[in-house]
Amino acid sequence: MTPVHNHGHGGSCCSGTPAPALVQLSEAPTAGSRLSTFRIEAMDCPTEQTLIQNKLGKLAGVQQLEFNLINRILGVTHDLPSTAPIVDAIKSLGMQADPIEEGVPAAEPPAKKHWWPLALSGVGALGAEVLHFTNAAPTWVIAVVALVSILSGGLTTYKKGWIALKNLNLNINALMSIAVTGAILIGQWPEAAMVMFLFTVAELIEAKSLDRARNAISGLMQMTPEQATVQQADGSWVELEVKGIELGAIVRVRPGERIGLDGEVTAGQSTIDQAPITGESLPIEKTVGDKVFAGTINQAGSLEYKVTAAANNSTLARIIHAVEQAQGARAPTQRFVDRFSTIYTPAVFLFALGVALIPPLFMAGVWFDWIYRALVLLVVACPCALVISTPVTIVSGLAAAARKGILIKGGVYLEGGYKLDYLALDKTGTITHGKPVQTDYLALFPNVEDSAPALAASLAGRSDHPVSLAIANAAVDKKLPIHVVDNFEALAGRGVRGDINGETYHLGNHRLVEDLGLCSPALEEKLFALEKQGKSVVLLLDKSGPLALFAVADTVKDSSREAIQQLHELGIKTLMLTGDNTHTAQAIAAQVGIDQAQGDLLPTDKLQAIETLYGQGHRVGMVGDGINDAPALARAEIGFAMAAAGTDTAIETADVALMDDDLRKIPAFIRLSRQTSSILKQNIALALVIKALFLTITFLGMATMWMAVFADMGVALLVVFNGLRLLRK
Ligand SMILES: Nc1ncnc2c1ncn2[C@@H]1O[C@H](COP(=O)(O)OP(=O)(O)OP(=O)(O)O)[C@@H](O)[C@H]1O
Ligand SMILES: [Cu+]
Repeated sequence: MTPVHNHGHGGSCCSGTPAPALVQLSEAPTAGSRLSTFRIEAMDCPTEQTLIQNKLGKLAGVQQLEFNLINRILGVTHDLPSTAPIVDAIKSLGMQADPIEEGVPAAEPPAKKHWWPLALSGVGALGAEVLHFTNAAPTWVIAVVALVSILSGGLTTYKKGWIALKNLNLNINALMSIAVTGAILIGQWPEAAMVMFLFTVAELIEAKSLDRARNAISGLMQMTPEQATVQQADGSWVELEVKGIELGAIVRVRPGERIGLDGEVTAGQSTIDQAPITGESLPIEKTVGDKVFAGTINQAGSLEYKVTAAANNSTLARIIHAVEQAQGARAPTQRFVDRFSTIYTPAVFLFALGVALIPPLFMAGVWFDWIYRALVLLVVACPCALVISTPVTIVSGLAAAARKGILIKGGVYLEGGYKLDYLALDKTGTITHGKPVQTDYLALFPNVEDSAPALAASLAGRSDHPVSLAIANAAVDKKLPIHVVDNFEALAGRGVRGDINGETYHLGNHRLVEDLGLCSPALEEKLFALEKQGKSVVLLLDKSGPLALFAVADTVKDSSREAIQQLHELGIKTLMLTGDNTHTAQAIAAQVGIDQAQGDLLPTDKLQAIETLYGQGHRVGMVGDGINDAPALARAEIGFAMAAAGTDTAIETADVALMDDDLRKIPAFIRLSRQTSSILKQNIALALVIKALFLTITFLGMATMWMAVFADMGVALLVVFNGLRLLRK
């Protein structure tokens, strides 16, 4: 799916709730089912979702609906021979459904609406109001002026309201239409016009604000250049459209140019500002073999790189896609609000009906007064502010995070992050750089002194575990010979095994030596001494026992220390979980100030550690990078993946993906989550309090209809702007 650019539109009051909720209808999908997707420009609001859901739900052969209101896309799972009945059904609701075919770019959005009907509506409403106050014209003139105003500004509202009513649906358009019509019927012409005009204006401002939140994400995509310079078969360089460039092509980047595609540097050297991906604008050195990302900015040097991903599959494209998906998922508060408003709106409607009928009928009330109050109630009844406040806040928060290089995979995590009180961290690559170097070598017998390093390096060379890499690299530096290894095997959490010249060797940690039953107190003494210095120790063994000992040391990232401190300031406890030995774990934990450390953990032990914390009533997040963390990451309430930009799976699988390896992004996430949740609460409280206040005033007969519209629109705009504040964080 390509990102969709949204343009101004006259959405309804409640436009923009991102709600892709998957709706399972009574029929279950069968083997012959297929999925058809449609773009429906007019569908951007839960109001329309309800309409469509009710209509298509009655259509035989339709099994499942998937709504993505943010992008105005509807997915229908069905077994109909053609999509015509679906298109027709949607048409009967006054909306147009355009089938989307894979790979075909979205149709141009409809031309912008003219502004003059709205202006005319405003002038008319004001004119009617003035004429009425000054008694300058007879009633019929005022009526005509008001009518012109209502028709030029509110025809769309009337149309939508009528369709909703026909489908027995009480949405804001229906409420507004009833209120305005009611006002006309009791002769309140100027007010009817003013109400319709103010409502239309409020809608417009709202729609524009929502577009801003939506576009914050798709705007990222515009950071990739349209063209790139590609090498041809004859060695010449040609400017080509980025979209058509194939995998493996060689692209040249000039100083100061933006990178067009993801790739791997094949020549040259430069520094790159990766802020569009990682949110970190400190330039990163790039040279042959390093990865470059579409959308990032090359600085002084020149580079050539080999394309590793098509334009629509670049890291940036996948980030944007992930954020759009996240915007589509309903956050918990939103579900609450949706449920609330399905009860609230009809309840207020019934209440209004009661207010209009009961006092005049049974308590000698004046018909005019009470109908008027009932109409004002209808205006107040609009749950828009409430419905709109949540999505706009979440969408803004997700966008703000993405710009910081924090990819949040759903509003749930953004909303829930503030609840975390414990963070479990993996050691290698998360707290440390994950690039250990060999620091010590000790032969346990004089006769293996010379042969052991080459044997160890031969085994290590077959593994990409950081500890193995360190040993292999040390051998490369010393130009040691490498042996052929047969029957190589990696032993998770322990080390590796393989045959060299017919002899079986093991290279691994203390646990491995224990498992093989080859340990001794004398050996442990040597091990512990090194481990207490924060080094990881592995041993080379043949079948008779340990031959030599290698220690490697990893360095702690400066940013980790700061991140831990920030987490503690936020009141979050930290716990290090590592497969490495306990002594090393504790030494490293002490260096960065982590509260607790547990070592010698297998992947299942890490999972168990998370369970234990849950058992104590904690809300636990986990951050890791390796596969050995996968079960624990999945079990944690929020699983954070590090350095996601370079790894393909992390973006897809983690709950929250940090685009680089800077742990400080986690406290940043927590802070953003806290702000989001407090804005959500502010907005709901604001909306409810003002509504309650207004209901009271109205009931007491002190409110006029356009005060009601002002209040309603005021709250709606207030909550929208409050939500948009997150974009600036
Ligand atoms: N392929 C390997 N080569 C060498 N040593 C290994 C290998 N696999 C595991 N080990 C040893 O086992 C220990 C635990 O490994 P494991 O992969 O479970 O955790 P880790 O990656 O070191 O630490 P963390 O859990 O913090 O990521 C390592 O510290 C290392 O001593
Ligand atoms: Cu031992």
